[in-house]
Amino acid sequence: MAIIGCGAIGSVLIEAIARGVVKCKLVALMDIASEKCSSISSMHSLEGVAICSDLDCLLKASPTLVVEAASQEAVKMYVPRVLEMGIDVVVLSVGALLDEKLISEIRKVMGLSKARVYIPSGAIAGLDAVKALSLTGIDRVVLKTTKNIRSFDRNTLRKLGVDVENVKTKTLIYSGKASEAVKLFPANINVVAALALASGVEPNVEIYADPMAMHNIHEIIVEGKASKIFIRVENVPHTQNPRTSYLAALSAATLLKKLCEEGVEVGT
Ligand SMILES: NC(=O)C1=CN([C@@H]2O[C@H](COP(=O)(O)OP(=O)(O)OC[C@H]3O[C@@H](n4cnc5c(N)ncnc54)[C@H](OP(=O)(O)O)[C@@H]3O)[C@@H](O)[C@H]2O)C=CC1
Ligand SMILES: O=C([O-])CC(=O)C(=O)O
Repeated sequence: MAIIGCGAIGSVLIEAIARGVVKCKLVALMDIASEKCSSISSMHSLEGVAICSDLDCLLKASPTLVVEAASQEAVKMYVPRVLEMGIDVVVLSVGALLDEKLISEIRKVMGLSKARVYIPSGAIAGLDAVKALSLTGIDRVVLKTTKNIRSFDRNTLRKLGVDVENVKTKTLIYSGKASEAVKLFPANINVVAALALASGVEPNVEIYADPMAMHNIHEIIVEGKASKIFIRVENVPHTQNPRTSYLAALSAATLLKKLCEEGVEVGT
């Protein structure tokens, strides 16, 4: 397998593979700044792993699975081409898949190459139940996300009219539809795209900035014919990138275990 993005999530995956916690064979690492990959690679004494700054280099290493842990831009730039080669992809920057043009291109390519896209639950829980509920129809999906104000891009906050210096308590900074939210906050709210794809319904999103918040909190309400589901996760932020929850990296590592290892599968 190969990983695009040697940041917070990529580092956790590389360490899990290096320690044998995840038994995937790593053949290539890629990042805009490839030195990030080489330093993690030497930290874990990885041998025979190609260090790349472009997709041609990564593909030359012949991975059978590619993990995108970089950005929504990276999904647009690389994922269709990787799938076209018949290589399966794990996507973390799921927000990109709410773009109608991109998702139809990806579906078309997948139809031809038979390669698959895998989306981990990431920083949320309960997608198994949401998927099950979607079989009988879901009426409403809501996601309320709270993060420390430092986790949000200051320019975006200013554009939304948030008086950044004077936010002293938990404040609603955005309310709207998932497809707009993932564009405005590409590094904060990918989870809503996973929720949208699992439910088949476009969620309503509320985003709160809280200067006192110590956790990344996601509260989800899903109302369907068979159940009303309430989910709340309070995630410890990743030390390397506090916008990202540590759980998101653990979820990706768990998906890799399922894809690379044999065993009993629990959960749907
Ligand atoms: N699905 C989910 O539940 C979650 C998804 N995410 C998303 O997962 C992705 C990875 O998260 P995280 O590891 O925290 O992010 P980081 O910013 O810590 O790491 C991403 C790395 O990928 C690099 N990168 C970005 N774009 C490209 C590109 N086009 N080509 C090559 N390298 C690129 C970045 O470089 P540079 O720093 O120079 O931009 C950075 O080194 C993000 O999009 C994040 O929003 C995060 C948390 C939860
Ligand atoms: O990690 C999180 O809590 C959520 C996140 O950044 C995302 O979905 O992009």
